[in-house]
Amino acid sequence: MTTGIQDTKHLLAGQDVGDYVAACTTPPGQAVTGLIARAGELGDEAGMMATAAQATLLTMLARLVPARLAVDIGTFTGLSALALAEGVGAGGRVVTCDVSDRWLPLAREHWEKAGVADRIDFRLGAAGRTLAGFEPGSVDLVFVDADKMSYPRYHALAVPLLRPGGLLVADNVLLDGWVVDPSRADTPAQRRCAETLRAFNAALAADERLDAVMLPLADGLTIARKR
Ligand SMILES: C[S@@+](CC[C@H](N)C(=O)[O-])C[C@H]1O[C@@H](n2cnc3c(N)ncnc32)[C@H](O)[C@@H]1O
Repeated sequence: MTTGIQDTKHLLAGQDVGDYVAACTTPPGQAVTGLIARAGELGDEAGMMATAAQATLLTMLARLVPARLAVDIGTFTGLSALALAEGVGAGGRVVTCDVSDRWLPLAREHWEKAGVADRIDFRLGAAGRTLAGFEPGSVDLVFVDADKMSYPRYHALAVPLLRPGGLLVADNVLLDGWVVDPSRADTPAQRRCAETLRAFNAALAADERLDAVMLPLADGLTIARKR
């Protein structure tokens, strides 16, 4: 959404700035850095993982809300679930879901090492089914980091579940910058993803139930607070 107010600050992009941002962010604890190192050995697939700075931010957001129940959409190797579990603290709960349990043993190993495995409830299956299992207003934080084409659906399903003051946090909202001009995407599938995320970003910014801020952190992260 454009407000007509010009933003006069420049966005500094590039790997050197990204590295500097990471260097000036409190590193996550040993459990998270250990998982990042192990999952980093997976090769190309490791690129799906959240970054260390995002993990620090997720833990901080869960503490600030404060969240007792967080829902993590897209488990992969369990990094976001681990960061959220550290944030919800003892007695808190993270429900995390994925259509694959291929990386679950790796995730569990690190959840256990961190002493938070008993706070994390993994559900195998599509996120829509997991989201449908919560009462309206019962969830403190939803982190969306799964199939990009479903982001509009996750928006529709997640907002009613959040209590006032709860957060909807969405990753990859810049999609390599292609959201600015989806026609620049390399493939038709990526173009459709970029168009979908562009529509999702606009819908979040225009959603009167939310206050949303998009941060150019990693591949773009939006934090939206329910009014
Ligand atoms: C980007 S990765 C998640 C990264 C993870 N949040 C982290 O912090 O490292 C996306 C994950 O979403 C999962 N996924 C894809 N479609 C899904 C769906 N419909 N429901 C739930 N998970 C899905 C994929 O299997 C993949 O593991």
